[in-house]
Amino acid sequence: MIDRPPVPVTVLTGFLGSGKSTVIGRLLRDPALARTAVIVNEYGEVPIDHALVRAAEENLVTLNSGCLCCTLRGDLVETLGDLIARRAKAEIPDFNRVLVETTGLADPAPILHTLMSEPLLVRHFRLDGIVTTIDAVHGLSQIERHPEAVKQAAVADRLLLTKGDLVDAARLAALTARLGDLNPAARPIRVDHGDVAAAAILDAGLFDPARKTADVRGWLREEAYAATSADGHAHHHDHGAGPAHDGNHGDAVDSFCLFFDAPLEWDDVAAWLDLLASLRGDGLLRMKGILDIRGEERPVVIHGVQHLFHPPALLDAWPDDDRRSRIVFITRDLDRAVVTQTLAAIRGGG
Ligand SMILES: Nc1nc2c(ncn2[C@@H]2O[C@H](COP(=O)(O)OP(=O)(O)OP(=O)(O)O)[C@@H](O)[C@H]2O)c(=O)[nH]1
Repeated sequence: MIDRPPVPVTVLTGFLGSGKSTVIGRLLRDPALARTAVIVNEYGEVPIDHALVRAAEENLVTLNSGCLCCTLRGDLVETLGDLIARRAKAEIPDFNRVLVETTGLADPAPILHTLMSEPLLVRHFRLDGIVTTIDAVHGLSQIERHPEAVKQAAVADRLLLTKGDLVDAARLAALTARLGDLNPAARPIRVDHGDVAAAAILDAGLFDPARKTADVRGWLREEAYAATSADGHAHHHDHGAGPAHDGNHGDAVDSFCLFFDAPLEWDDVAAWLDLLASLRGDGLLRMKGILDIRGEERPVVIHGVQHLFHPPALLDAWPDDDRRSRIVFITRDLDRAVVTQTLAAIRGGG
């Protein structure tokens, strides 16, 4: 069998009732998703919409055994493996994309881990992006009360603000500001009644298949984060360094970008990430970076979710003249000082 390029997987998450199915129903009518396999996770009594089933035809897979995050990681591996096998035997229509809808209560991290680490999945699939629906009516209170809602928002590449038709502008602005604290780089997109263009949420990952290049700027969006120079040099990005960027969000979610002017030693970076992941992995909600590694002409890309890091990848070229290493972090109960001091200790041989 000739190996085909890995199939991009979009994970759609969002709190209970925040509009995931409505978004999927709309997306499946978009020609850009004509060859998409959809995996929905039926939790409890939530029925699958008939229009949805018709649109997705045989490529709709329903996982019945409960919450995708806690019970179905094995099933997800099996289901995706099965899709590949059935595609190879032409038992199902060919597909070039997968959309996985999680349950509203799911912590997305275990699903992302499964996608990033299961050998079978890594061979055939690549995580394209994480899209999170946020309910304009209940979003703020869900974020206050439910750690899962915070995580869903924090790990997202794209945030979809649903039900904006039901709230006034002030409330929408308050929610948007809150989301900006939790996840500065994700672009909140207002989506009423599921009305979102596929292009707005697909290809949210680093690699842009259309241009066959890496869209580092669109992926990292470092300018959205509070800048911290990890080399001890000042960086004068004006982020209005108010409380929103100081890590005092009440929920201890912080986001920041570390810059390194000088090339880094790969062994230091590897030891640092290893240590952070093993000691403080719970607090590393999301991390992405582009690194200038000593002895390596090309940039090295890293990214991780909690305890797990994607294997580092080499890009063909730097996106521009800026050769500084840049790493963005979204953390919870993990102070940026701890992150930088851990590296300093490793670099100092401590
Ligand atoms: N007014 C309004 N209602 C919406 C919007 N989006 C979704 N809804 C309604 O909100 C309810 C929940 O939407 P779903 O799409 O089922 O939400 P879900 O996230 O899939 O729900 P669970 O699977 O139960 O977590 C439905 O009654 C939708 O019709 C919107 O933008 N505006």
